[in-house]
Amino acid sequence: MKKRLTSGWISSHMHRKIVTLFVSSIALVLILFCLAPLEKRTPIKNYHTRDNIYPHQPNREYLFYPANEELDDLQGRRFLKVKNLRTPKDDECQADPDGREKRKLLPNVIGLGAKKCGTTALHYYMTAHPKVKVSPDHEELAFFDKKWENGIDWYLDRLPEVAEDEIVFEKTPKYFVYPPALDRIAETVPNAKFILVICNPIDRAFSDFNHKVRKSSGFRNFLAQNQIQNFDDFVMRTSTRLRILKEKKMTALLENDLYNSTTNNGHLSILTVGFYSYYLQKFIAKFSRQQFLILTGEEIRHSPREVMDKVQGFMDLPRCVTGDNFVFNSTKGFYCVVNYKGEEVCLDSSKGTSRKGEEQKYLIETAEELANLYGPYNRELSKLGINVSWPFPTEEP
Ligand SMILES: Nc1ncnc2c1ncn2[C@@H]1O[C@H](COP(=O)(O)OS(=O)(=O)O)[C@@H](OP(=O)(O)O)[C@H]1O
Repeated sequence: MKKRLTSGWISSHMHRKIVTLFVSSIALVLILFCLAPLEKRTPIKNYHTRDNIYPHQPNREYLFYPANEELDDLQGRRFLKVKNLRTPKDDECQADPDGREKRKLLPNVIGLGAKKCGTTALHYYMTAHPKVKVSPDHEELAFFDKKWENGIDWYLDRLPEVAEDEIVFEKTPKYFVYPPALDRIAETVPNAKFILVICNPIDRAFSDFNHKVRKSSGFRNFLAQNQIQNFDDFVMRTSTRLRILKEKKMTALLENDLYNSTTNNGHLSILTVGFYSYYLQKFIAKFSRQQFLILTGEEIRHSPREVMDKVQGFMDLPRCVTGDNFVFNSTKGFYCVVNYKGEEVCLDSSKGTSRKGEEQKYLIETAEELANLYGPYNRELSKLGINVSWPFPTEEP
């Protein structure tokens, strides 16, 4: 009897506990459900087409109506005619007046790359314009590549607040070559505009090689283990391997194996980033041609005024940055830029290392090998309507 009473008491006590637990969990779920809308969540799809319409929203009506063939010009040559540029009104080129309403916005202009082609110089030239705003310290935010999992609010937190006539610009050179970045950008900011800088792929590879030697102990170990002394050795070991790859294998390499730590192929990107037409074709297929401005590293280095005319025209901004903003620094061997606050900004000593001076820094055989590697990709570039001045064989082999 006692036993039965006890067990009866235990089970009714347990029963009450279970019911209480059940009811409180339901209540908790309901409370969380009611509170959920209070938490601020930024929608990730089609960001610029929802509440974030922007005066400089790309693809709005053009201020000047270019002829159709001009619209097709990926290199922005139409903006070299001053009549196609916007003359600034009154104080449009002054520093931003205080007290204006500002808000966070995802970039409406994205710098895609390519790495080591002068993307940082362009970034500084652009911020000489009072209407172009970037992340603090000009940081590459890498959101669409390695920081994607952090979420869109993480990205917004690191971007500047802007007034209604200002542009948000962010550049991360890996966006151009890291396969998932393209779909992520298309999903998030399908109406963004893109600025791509390409440069002689041989010089680019040389610059990238030296950069990796300076910055990466892993790369230095790789060179030591493989008894690779310099860029010439590196090219002779790797370029011929790449040149014999059939299309399927090359695609597997560019889409997966470069990023797969088990294949240990990461160093090949020193050469493959220069396959510009491969990457550009994928971007152009996802967006419209009018969303792109393609500049060359050579014009960034030698003709900054023309570059900024193209950039300001492309972004439909008043022409605040002119030739007067650029000062050639003969010690550095590069242009420095005077921004709208009157400060002269030169890039630090990590930039302007391999291209300083005109002397050849690698063997002629190395240049020939790389000309063969890049020849087919350069021919594709010209089929896309992009003219460059790099000396490459033009005939099919
Ligand atoms: N105005 C000015 N000042 C300094 N450097 C200039 C400038 N214009 C172009 N360059 C060239 O830019 C090269 C670096 O390219 P990136 O900025 O794209 O490199 S990075 O991808 O951000 O690391 C850098 O390459 P290296 O010469 O190999 O250092 C420069 O040659």
